[in-house]
Amino acid sequence: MSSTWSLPADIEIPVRHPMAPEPGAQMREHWEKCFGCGSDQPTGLGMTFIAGEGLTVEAQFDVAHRYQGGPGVIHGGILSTGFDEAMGTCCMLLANSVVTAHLEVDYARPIVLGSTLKFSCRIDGAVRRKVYSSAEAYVDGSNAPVATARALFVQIDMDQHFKDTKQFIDHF
Ligand SMILES: CCCCCCCCCCCCCCCC(=O)SCCNC(=O)CCNC(=O)[C@H](O)C(C)(C)COP(=O)(O)OP(=O)(O)OC[C@H]1O[C@@H](n2cnc3c(N)ncnc32)[C@H](O)[C@@H]1OP(=O)(O)O
Repeated sequence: MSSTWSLPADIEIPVRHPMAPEPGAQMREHWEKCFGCGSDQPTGLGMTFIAGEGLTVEAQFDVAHRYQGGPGVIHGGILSTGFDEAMGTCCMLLANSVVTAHLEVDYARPIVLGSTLKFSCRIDGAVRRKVYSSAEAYVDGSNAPVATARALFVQIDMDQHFKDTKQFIDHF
């Protein structure tokens, strides 16, 4: 796998928020209608998350047949959605609201329908409002990652960012 991704020279390791879930505890969905994590989104991925040590999170979802791209294998966009959601949730360890600014994925192996796809994510560092994350995805029975990803998230003011779409909170 190859990438031109590099972390900035002035990157710092942020502090895990004292109110973040304990290592081993489940992390909550950020929005119940979210395609990635929402419990009120029947067509979504239904991802679940466990806080790890430090600035790490483990996540997973089952690769349902409706996520098919090529015959019998996951659609690449679904896999990148899983990375996006998993790494974004990892940023919640800082107790900040973030959105994805940049996401890149290296696809190493086809992922068969019916697999449980697991993600190991971490925060690599932060600069001002920017939070850098990386992750690997695995399927059961394989020690080698089936895909890897890197992403930049940017902290936002929720009220400002969603000021034009607030009606979706009451009328989905
Ligand atoms: C679904 C939402 C849930 C939200 C609730 C939160 C809950 C917690 C998260 C839970 C997990 C979520 C997981 C799913 C997350 C999504 O899928 S979010 C949906 C997809 N993303 C979007 O829609 C974002 C669209 N983009 C934007 O709104 C704006 O471009 C941004 C990203 C907010 C940045 O705009 P801005 O606030 O005006 O800030 P700006 O000054 O342009 O950039 C800030 C810094 O970032 C850098 N930057 C910005 N974009 C880039 C880029 N593409 N490449 C490199 N650098 C960049 C700038 O250069 C600047 O750097 P410095 O000057 O500090 O060195």
